[in-house]
Amino acid sequence: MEDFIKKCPKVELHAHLNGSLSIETLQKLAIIKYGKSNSRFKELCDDFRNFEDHSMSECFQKFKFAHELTSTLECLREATLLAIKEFSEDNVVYLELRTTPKSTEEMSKRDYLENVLLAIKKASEDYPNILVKLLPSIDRSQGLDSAEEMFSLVLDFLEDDRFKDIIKGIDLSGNPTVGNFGVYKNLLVRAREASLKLALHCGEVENPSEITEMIEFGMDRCGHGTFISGENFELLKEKKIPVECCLSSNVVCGTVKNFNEHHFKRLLDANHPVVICTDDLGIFNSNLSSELTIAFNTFSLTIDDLRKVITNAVNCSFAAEEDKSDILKKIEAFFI
Ligand SMILES: CNc1ncnc2c1ncn2[C@@H]1O[C@H](COP(=O)(O)O)[C@@H](O)[C@H]1O
Ligand SMILES: [Zn+2]
Repeated sequence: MEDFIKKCPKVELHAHLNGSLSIETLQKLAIIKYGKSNSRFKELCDDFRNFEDHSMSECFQKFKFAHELTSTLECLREATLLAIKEFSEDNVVYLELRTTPKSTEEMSKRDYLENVLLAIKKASEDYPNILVKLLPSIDRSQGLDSAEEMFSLVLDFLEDDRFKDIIKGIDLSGNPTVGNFGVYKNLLVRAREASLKLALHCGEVENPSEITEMIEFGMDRCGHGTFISGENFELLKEKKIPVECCLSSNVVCGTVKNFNEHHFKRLLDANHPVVICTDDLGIFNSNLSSELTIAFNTFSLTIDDLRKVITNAVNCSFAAEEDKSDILKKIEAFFI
């Protein structure tokens, strides 16, 4: 089955750029940045792979490693290209990447966003089998000023003919135990008015009042949705908000005890639009094929279920209608 899933054309809707850098990619970046790799790098890799207390904070510590290696423009462009290459090698035919623009000694946030967009354009030539879109992220732990700065860059790039078709929406992410949603509402309203879609991390940790506030506000897709229950779950269903489930991410971060208890099955059984995503394949040492294989095996899915989950992903993607129908054709042809 693993082989069948690997060959299947797939759609990835929830992938953070810096979390999607495999160990091999990080190693290549380390060589570009520091010259030859050394034994310290191996230690860092071992550290990176080991999870001791399965907590959200441990997971967030690990991003620092990737961020250090994407702090130059050359490394950032290369990281973006390599991430896309690896998704393409896994037969992902449509990818929505998300990332929070950062400023470093070598670049401004504008440089960051522009260079990620340039790398996505380059990837369309180097890896023509995968169509890539970008959802710039608000990091909820960084506060409103930082989000406003990012949003004004996004508005500028939406006016730029080179990039306007690449940016499809806004992601709200970042450590869910820090910051609060309400602060970003007004900005998100303006994003909607600019025709951007909203993919919001919601209910990754237990916070019922924030979950209610977010679902009432509305979103085009919900990231994780782990702790959405009771009336909030009913409201989610009523509003038919698709949920992006990230199995390994939730189990490794300790928000779901084990794969068997993952809410993915509850959503699938409720016939709710649900998709499987990787979140941070570098951090969780997985890829989309392995996440789908975990879902298939854990929940004894049928081929029809698999087809449904992958088709759901196309339908709730932020792709243009004609791109959606091209992708659906590829998937249909595979399942015949
Ligand atoms: C594990 N669950 C998660 N929950 C919330 N936010 C997450 C996340 N995983 C990743 N991110 C967000 O994505 C950033 C890394 O990619 P970029 O530097 O933006 O490319 C993290 O710093 C965090 O803000
Ligand atoms: Zn995420």
